[in-house]
Amino acid sequence: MTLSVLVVGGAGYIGSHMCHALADAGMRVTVLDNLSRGHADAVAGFTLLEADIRSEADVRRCLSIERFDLVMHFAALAYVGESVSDPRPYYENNVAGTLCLLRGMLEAGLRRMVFSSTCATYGAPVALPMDEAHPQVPVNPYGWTKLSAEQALRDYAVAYGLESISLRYFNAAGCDPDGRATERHEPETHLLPLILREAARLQAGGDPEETALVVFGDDFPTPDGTCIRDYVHVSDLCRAHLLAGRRLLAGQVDGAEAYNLGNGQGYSILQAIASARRVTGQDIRYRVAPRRAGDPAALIGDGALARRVLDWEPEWTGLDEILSTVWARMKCDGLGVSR
Ligand SMILES: NC(=O)c1ccc[n+]([C@@H]2O[C@H](COP(=O)([O-])OP(=O)(O)OC[C@H]3O[C@@H](n4cnc5c(N)ncnc54)[C@H](O)[C@@H]3O)[C@@H](O)[C@H]2O)c1
Ligand SMILES: O=c1ccn([C@@H]2O[C@H](COP(=O)(O)OP(=O)(O)O[C@H]3O[C@H](CO)[C@@H](O)[C@H](O)[C@H]3O)[C@@H](O)[C@H]2O)c(=O)[nH]1
Repeated sequence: MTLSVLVVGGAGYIGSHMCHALADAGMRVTVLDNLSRGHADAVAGFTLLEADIRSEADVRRCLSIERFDLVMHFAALAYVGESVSDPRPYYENNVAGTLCLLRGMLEAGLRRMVFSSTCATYGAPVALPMDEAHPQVPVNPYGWTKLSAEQALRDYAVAYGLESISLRYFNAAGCDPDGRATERHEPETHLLPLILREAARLQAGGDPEETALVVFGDDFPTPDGTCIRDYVHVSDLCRAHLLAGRRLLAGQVDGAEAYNLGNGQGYSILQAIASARRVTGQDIRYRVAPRRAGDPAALIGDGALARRVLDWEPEWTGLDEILSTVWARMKCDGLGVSR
C-alpha cells in the first residue's frame, strides 16, 4: 500500500527537499503551502494545495481531500532576527497556525505528526553540546513560538492521543546533491548562503573591498568572538524525518517525542567563512557590525538520542562538504543568486 504524506510548508527550503525524499521512498506526496516564503516551482511535479494553516476552512478543505497517513509540519516563519523586530506574525503563523492545523487533524481523525522544531527552543546554552534534557528557555520570540507548539503537542498527546515527533534541528544547510532542490529564501538572511553569494560576486569580478558580507558581532564569549552554530545537511534532516515517520507509522511512539538533529560540531562565523574560502577559492572578506538581537553565542547539538532511537546517522558532517553541495549547484546555475 502506498503511504500518503501531507507536507505542510512543503514549498520551502527543507520541505521541498522532503518531498523528493518521500517520493524516493515510494510515498505519495501532497504539499500544503501558502507560498508566503515558498515557491510553487520548488514542488513542480507534486500536488500543491495553496492554503494557509491559519485558516480553519483551508485546513479542513485540505484534510478532506484524502486520508493522509502522516502529516509533516514544516510551515512557519523562521528568521530569528525578524522574530525579535516583528513577533506578531511569528505567534500567528507558528502558534495559532499550528493549533489550527492540529484542530483540523483531530477533526479529521489524523493523529500522527512529525514537527519541525529547533534548537532555538533551548536558548542560551548551560552546557555544550546540548542534549534533549537541556532546559528550554528561548532567548527570542521565534524560539518561544516553537516551544509553545512543542508544548501543545505534549498536551494533545496526553488528552487526545495525538502522536508526534518533534525534531529539533540545529542549523539546516546544504542542498540536494542531485540538484533537484535548493535553498531559496528571499530575502536571504542565513549566514551560509550569504557567504556563498559573496564568493559568487567575487568570482564574477566583484571588488573584495566592497564586500556585502556582514558579521553580526565579534564580541561573543567564544574563542574568536563570533557565534558558533552546528550545521546539519538538509538531506540528513530529511532522512531523520523518514525514520521518524516510520516510527510513528509502526505505532512505536507513545505520546510526544523530541530528538535533536545536530552533528555535535560547532563552527564559528569566521570558521564558516574560512571553509567557504577553501571550497570556492575566493578571498571572501567581511565587515563586522553590532550583534543581531536574539542570537545565542553558541548552539551545538548532541544527536546521540536520534542515533540510538531513530537509527539516524548523518552522512554530511564536515562544513566544507556541506558548502560544496551548494557551491556546485550555484556553479551549474551560472553563479547567479542561488536558485
Ligand atoms: N532553516 C533552518 O535552519 C531551520 C532550523 C531549525 C528549524 N527549522 C524549521 O524548519 C521549518 C522549515 O524551515 P525552512 O528553512 O525550510 O523555512 P522556509 O521559509 O523555507 O519554509 C517554510 C514554508 O512554510 C510556508 N508557510 C509559512 N507560513 C505558512 C502558513 N501560515 N500556511 C501555509 N504555509 C506557510 C512558507 O511559504 C514556506 O514555504 C520551519 O518550521 C523552521 O522553523 C528551520
Ligand atoms: O548576514 C549574516 C547572517 C547571519 N549572521 C550570523 O550567523 C549566525 C547564524 O545565523 P543564521 O544563518 O541566520 O541562522 P540562525 O539565526 O542560527 O537561525 C537558523 O537556525 C536556527 C537553529 O539554530 C533555526 O531555528 C532558524 O529557523 C534558522 O533561521 C548568527 O549568529 C547570525 O547573527 C551574520 O553574522 N551575518
